[in-house]
Amino acid sequence: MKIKGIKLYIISMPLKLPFSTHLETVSDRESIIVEVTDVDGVKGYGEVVAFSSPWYTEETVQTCYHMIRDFFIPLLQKSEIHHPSDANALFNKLKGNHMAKAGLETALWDLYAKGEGMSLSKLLGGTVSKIPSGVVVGAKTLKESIEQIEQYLQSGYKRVKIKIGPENDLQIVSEIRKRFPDLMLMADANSAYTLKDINRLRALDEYNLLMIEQPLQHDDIINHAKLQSQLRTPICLDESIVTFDDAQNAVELGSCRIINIKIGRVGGLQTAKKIHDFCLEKDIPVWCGGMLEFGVSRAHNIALASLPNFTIPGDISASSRYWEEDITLPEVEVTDGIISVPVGPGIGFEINEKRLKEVTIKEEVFLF
Ligand SMILES: O=C(O)CCC(=O)c1ccccc1C(=O)O
Ligand SMILES: [Mg+2]
Repeated sequence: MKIKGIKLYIISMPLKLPFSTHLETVSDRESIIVEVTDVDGVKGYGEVVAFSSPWYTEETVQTCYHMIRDFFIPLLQKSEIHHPSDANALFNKLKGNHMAKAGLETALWDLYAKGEGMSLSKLLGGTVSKIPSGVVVGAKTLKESIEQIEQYLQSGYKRVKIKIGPENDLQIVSEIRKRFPDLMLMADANSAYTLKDINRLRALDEYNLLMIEQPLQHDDIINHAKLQSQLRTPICLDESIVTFDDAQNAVELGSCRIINIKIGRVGGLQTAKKIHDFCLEKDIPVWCGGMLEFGVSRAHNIALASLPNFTIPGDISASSRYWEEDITLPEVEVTDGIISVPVGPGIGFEINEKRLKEVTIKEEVFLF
């Protein structure tokens, strides 16, 4: 791959509605858009999904900017890569910093696919042309949650995820179940519980949840296995699965029956695909998680979610779920709860240059 230059854009946009978990409320979203240009003038795009502060993982927009600018771009400048899968080994000479690595690595995948005149979905081995879409409710009160669920169901979303914690779990889950008895419903705890809460969590077994996501500590695998053995509801791990080895260990120990794959959390598409392939072999369904992201990351998620073991609707909602106007053309659209996988080259979405310019607060160019 003959890279001519890389441009980084830090962008900032308000969310339509604030998004709350028990850890943090996000109202404004900053991200880094990575644009890699090759000697033929082809441009590949990636997005860094870290938040402004380290509440979900330890990375931030600023740590990612530093890592990409001062380490990963210089590594790429010094090395020759022939395929985007070489980037993973190259970047892994340096520890951690998965979201920074993924921002750059995903741009290389887009660039390579475009160079081959192939969709990213096809390049990754995607097998479906339509994917069912789920939505996450991040409202602060039960009343708002119910109103939002009603709206989302009307617009066709196939699956709803709510955020829970020990202070409100049984109340919200039972109320929502009463109103929506057949809803494909799941709950994400973002580590709000400990093993001491086992009875509370067992009580949730009554509500036919599709899964409980990340009930225990963000880096735990052992206690989740103890908990899963006591629960009928499948546990899904999100924060705990940061590497391929984590996925292998969790499956081997029985710490979960489902895995949420986020490209940024695991350090890029290469590892995301490797975890997918392993889970397919082990009969562990996977789905694609979300990071309140812009269209570029949504597009990468769509390509990934077209792989065969993404059998559960993920957190890939429409651009309009979060943004007045997204940075891609077209925006990501959900029709009757379904997203069409683009067939055009690469991610299959163009950049809305005017919108990108409007929301850019800093940009920097690196020539090769
Ligand atoms: O709609 C989305 O983008 C996903 C929302 C979501 O649940 C989430 C958002 C930010 C950080 C972590 C999570 C999560 O899956 O835990
Ligand atoms: Mg989660």
